[in-house]
Amino acid sequence: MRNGFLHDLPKVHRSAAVRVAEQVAMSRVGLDEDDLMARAGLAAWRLLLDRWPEAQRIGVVCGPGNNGGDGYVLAELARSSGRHVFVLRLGDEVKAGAARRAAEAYLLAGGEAATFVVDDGLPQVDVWVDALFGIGLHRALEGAAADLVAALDHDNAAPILALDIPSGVDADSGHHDGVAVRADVTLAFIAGKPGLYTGRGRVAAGEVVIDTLGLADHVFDDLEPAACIARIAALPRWFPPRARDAHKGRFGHVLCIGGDRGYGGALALCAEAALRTGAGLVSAATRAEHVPALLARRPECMTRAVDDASELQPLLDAASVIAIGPGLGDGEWGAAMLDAALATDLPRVLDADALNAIARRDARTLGDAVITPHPGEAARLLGETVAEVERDRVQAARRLAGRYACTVVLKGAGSVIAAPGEIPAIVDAGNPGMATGGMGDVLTGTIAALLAQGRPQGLSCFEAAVCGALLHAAAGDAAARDGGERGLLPSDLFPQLRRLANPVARA
Ligand SMILES: NC(=O)C1=CN([C@@H]2O[C@H](COP(=O)(O)OP(=O)(O)OC[C@H]3O[C@@H](n4cnc5c(N)ncnc54)[C@H](O)[C@@H]3O)[C@@H](O)[C@H]2O)[C@@H](O)CC1
Ligand SMILES: Nc1ncnc2c1ncn2[C@@H]1O[C@H](COP(=O)(O)OP(=O)(O)O)[C@@H](O)[C@H]1O
Ligand SMILES: [K+]
Repeated sequence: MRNGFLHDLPKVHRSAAVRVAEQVAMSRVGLDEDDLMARAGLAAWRLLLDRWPEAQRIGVVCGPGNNGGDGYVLAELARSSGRHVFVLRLGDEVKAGAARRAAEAYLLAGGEAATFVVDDGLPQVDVWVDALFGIGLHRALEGAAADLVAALDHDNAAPILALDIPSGVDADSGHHDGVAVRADVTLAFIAGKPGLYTGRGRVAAGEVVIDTLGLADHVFDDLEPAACIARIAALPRWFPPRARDAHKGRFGHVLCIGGDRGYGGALALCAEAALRTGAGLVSAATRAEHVPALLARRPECMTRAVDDASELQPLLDAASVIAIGPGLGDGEWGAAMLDAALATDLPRVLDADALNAIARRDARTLGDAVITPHPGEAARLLGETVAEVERDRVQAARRLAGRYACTVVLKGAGSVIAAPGEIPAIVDAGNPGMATGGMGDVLTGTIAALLAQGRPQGLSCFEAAVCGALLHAAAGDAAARDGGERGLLPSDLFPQLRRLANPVARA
């Protein structure tokens, strides 16, 4: 796997890799299970003190495995510091080994614990610690565990700190079937897990904090990461200042194709995004009736009426990158435009109706392409249900990348970018204010512009897709901070895209 200039993004690991890393640490450094559990419990207690310094009443829900063991360690630290601590456990016996020793130490020291009974409800506390299940959970919660999680959801106003992973969430995929702890903060041990960053797991985890428990990076040396995480901190590095002698010919020519009758706005958003993220030239090919509106809104965009594919050809000849799909429609006009675009060997970003057309045709050779499906489009492209796509978003993105031999941006909470031979990336930015029509059109134009500017220096489709998806999500966050999520418009992103795509000016 190669990740080009993205190589230094932080990595996350599946639970099996974390278990191998634990074994490597234990055999090489001479640590044992109790040492790691002690470190995990202490790290969690310190984080709790940092976030909720005033908390006097601390509730800890402890499961039967080592996640529960971490909870007992924290409970004892909190108890011996003078807090009022209350452990609620499930009926199951605590597993032998470090977890049982931690539970016994807490009880022997005089710690309070009770078995959860659904009719008794939950005691009033200032903070709950979720130590029910961690990476050992591989099936849906049921019985008392499910009742306890439901009670934490419905009968509790106190904040929740989850240990390692919110209980009920699958650490590798982020999937849960509706019964999972919804944490305010999750402290992940040893390494981040992909399920904390995408789909339902992202929502359940809240803020994610990672504590390596003192294990050095080399314990992961021989392990393939599940994904890397793209965060806003990376943006300044990816957008260095422009050379002082630059000219527009260096920054590519994006041709945006789409906007069948009734859908002109989608193409306008795509083209303006390409301009605001730095393309040297931007053209738009659309239906004749949209031309005046597009020109009035953005005279910088070279907007042409195109009725048939022969009129598109000179525009294709002049372009360096194609963005096709926004408002393309599902009629003959759109199909002819798509045929003409796919007949070139230009790098391309395919979205929306272009993807639906590809799904219908079962086309497999998309060339040097980025596709940007939302889960519904991804399901059509894979011939699967949306639920199957959402069950494991990283794997679904990988399946798409394999099937169409191109770069994929699977959109949604925690967008996933995958490409053949690359470690997938998950975007750790974005917000539900972005769930509004036209937001994807802005993403299409953004990625096309980055692809255009990277060449000929060599920004790959994968790199442009990761940078573009992060830039777009971060611009959405900045726009939401400035006025809220509800009512956020795709065009609100334009000033933010421009600001974030420019490095901080040096004094
Ligand atoms: N192994 C180690 O050295 C370390 C482990 N740590 C903690 O240990 C956790 C993993 O511990 P475990 O492997 O014991 O696994 P868990 O504590 O996550 O859960 C495993 C236990 O729960 C039961 N179980 C799983 N799914 C269930 C379900 N749906 N309903 C009811 N019971 C279910 C299993 O049979 C088993 O008894 C990590 O997430 C982390 O919190 C940390 O202490 C750091 C060090
Ligand atoms: N809950 C969310 N959290 C983060 N990003 C989101 C969320 N909902 C939507 N988005 C982002 O907003 C964009 C929506 O794109 P899309 O569904 O194609 O909309 P449209 O087709 O209307 O333009 C995507 O980039 C997606 O990742
Ligand atoms: K947990």
